[in-house]
Amino acid sequence: MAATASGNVETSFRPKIGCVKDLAESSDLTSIPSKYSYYSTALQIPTIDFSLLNSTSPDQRSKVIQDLGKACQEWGFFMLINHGVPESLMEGMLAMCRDFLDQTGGGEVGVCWKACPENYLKAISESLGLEGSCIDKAMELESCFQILTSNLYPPCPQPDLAMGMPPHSDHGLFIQNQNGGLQLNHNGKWVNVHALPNTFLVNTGDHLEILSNGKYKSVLHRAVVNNKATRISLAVTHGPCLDKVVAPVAELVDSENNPALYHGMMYKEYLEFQQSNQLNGKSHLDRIRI
Ligand SMILES: O=C(O)CCC(=O)C(=O)O
Ligand SMILES: [Fe+2]
Repeated sequence: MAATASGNVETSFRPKIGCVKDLAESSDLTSIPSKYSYYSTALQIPTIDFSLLNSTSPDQRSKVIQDLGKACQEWGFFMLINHGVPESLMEGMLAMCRDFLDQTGGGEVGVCWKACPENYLKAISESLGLEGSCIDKAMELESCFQILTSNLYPPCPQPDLAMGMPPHSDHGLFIQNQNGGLQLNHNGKWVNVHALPNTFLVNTGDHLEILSNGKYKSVLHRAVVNNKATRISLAVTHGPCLDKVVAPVAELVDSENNPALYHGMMYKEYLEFQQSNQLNGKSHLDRIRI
């Protein structure tokens, strides 16, 4: 039983939690309403079955292309399963990076890993309603430039006070990346990404945002640290050759209904600008936004 503010009516009631102060003062606070949380814990990131892109059933193929487009548009992120890369190769890459980082104490490995994921890019083109070869042609991907980055995050005694990698988006077309600790921003909230074994995590990078004239947005992501174990992640960005100017694909631009949202920019300049600046959200995209 409790008294109302005027004190002359006694009723039994639970205080209605209306503001943060009420919330903080309620004695049985064990969890907070989702609107106050910067995290979303229950969300499942989309999964794309890569093997279905080779399906002989046109319905199955067009369904997976539709799912791919939806994942790029709504999340900018998905988990690729049945991708056909042997698990032993993926483990070998991780082991190689671990050795390298152990010997050098950290840093970036710059290797050109010429494995153009043509099938994937064909599907992305089709999901935008374009001809399969469109992105490949626009980016001249036969002379592509891939960068593999290996990140090492040692255990941190105060993980809540530190950040492994601040929020940013990636250049190039996508990144592949393993292990827990990665978070992505979905509708303004941070979502923990848990990769299933033998899967790739793929995200839409800035260049897909530019090429698609903003239809697919590059996704903000960051890496958090833990106080238990060293974590290694591998990221691959896939871009055109260095002197290619990346601009919205002509087929997706028309001056009346869909004016170009970005100026073209040479890939090399984009990389230099990104590398010379602290990672800071998507600020590097603002430079070329019209
Ligand atoms: O370590 C991670 O999970 C994120 C790495 C990353 O975002 C990057 O290398 O661009
Ligand atoms: Fe990244």
